[in-house]
Amino acid sequence: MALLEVTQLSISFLQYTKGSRQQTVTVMENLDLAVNEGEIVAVVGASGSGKSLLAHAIMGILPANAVYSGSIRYGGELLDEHLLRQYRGNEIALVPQSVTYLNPLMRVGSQLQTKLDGKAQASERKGLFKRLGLGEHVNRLFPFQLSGGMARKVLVSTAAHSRSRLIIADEPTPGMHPADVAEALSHFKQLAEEGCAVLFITHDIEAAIQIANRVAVIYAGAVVEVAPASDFQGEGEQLRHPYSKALWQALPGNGFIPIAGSQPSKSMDLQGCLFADRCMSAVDSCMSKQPEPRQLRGGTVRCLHAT
Ligand SMILES: Nc1ncnc2c1ncn2[C@@H]1O[C@H](COP(=O)(O)OP(=O)(O)OP(=O)(O)O)[C@@H](O)[C@H]1O
Ligand code: NI
Repeated sequence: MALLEVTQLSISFLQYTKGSRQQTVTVMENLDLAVNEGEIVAVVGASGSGKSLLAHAIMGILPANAVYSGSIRYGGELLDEHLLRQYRGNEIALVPQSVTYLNPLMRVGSQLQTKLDGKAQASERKGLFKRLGLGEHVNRLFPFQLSGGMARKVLVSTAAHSRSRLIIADEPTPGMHPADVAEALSHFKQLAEEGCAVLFITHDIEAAIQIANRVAVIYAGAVVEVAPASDFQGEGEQLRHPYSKALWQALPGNGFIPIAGSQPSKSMDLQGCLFADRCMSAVDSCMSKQPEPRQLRGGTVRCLHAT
């Protein structure tokens, strides 16, 4: 059994249009994803594809106008509000995408929570700060005194320090120096080796495949493929979904071939495959129904034609 199991997750937003008329915009539909203990699953996809919403749904911090359905299980138990209150910040930690999640009124040191006692906590924090290239004085600073890169390192330390079994890292490294990025990534790797389950959300496929066991490719609010990280190689011939292949081939080192068109908005109410209008192999049957996820060569794919 996976430590984290997200099944058929759909998220919609209630929005007011003209006057007091309400409309519902669905931004995620029937998303499935699982993360095992000791495993890093990377979630990659374009901006607006729903990566942060997935993280926020798991943490139970979706915006007030969001409605969701589906189930999120942790260790087999339904992760409801009651369980989340118990687990959030200790058993389950989030490295948020925005540094504004740091409490502006608290010194950095006081924001690093841990189950350890004072002395052990201080020595672990010192080790972490050193590893990530943060000076000791940072402990006494307030968030407004940090640069963007420093604030991110503090957020990474917070999660690493929390002794969580599940760590959700939402774009944890932008703004960091390349050497510090490598250090932060290796730290996540180490946490997984110690048995943590890590959900690593990123735009950066190259970073993802460096540390992840499996990579989930998300497109317009749906996981279109889950592949072993080792399938991202060569010209992407091992990959299953046309979008994963296109993402891979769009990288500067792999041909730099842009993907024509843009990610659809769910408000367009598409019936068929979400990628169909950008897909070179799309045929009529792709337009009528969104393909269900199916197992293929040790991964999963949502494409009728994938082989
Ligand atoms: N409060 C909200 N009300 C309405 N729509 C929202 C709200 N929050 C997010 N969305 C929409 O949900 C979609 C997914 O957003 P999300 O932040 O999860 O994307 P993302 O994949 O994390 O993008 P990025 O890579 O830029 O961080 C977007 O189309 C966004 O406009
Ligand atoms: Ni995001």
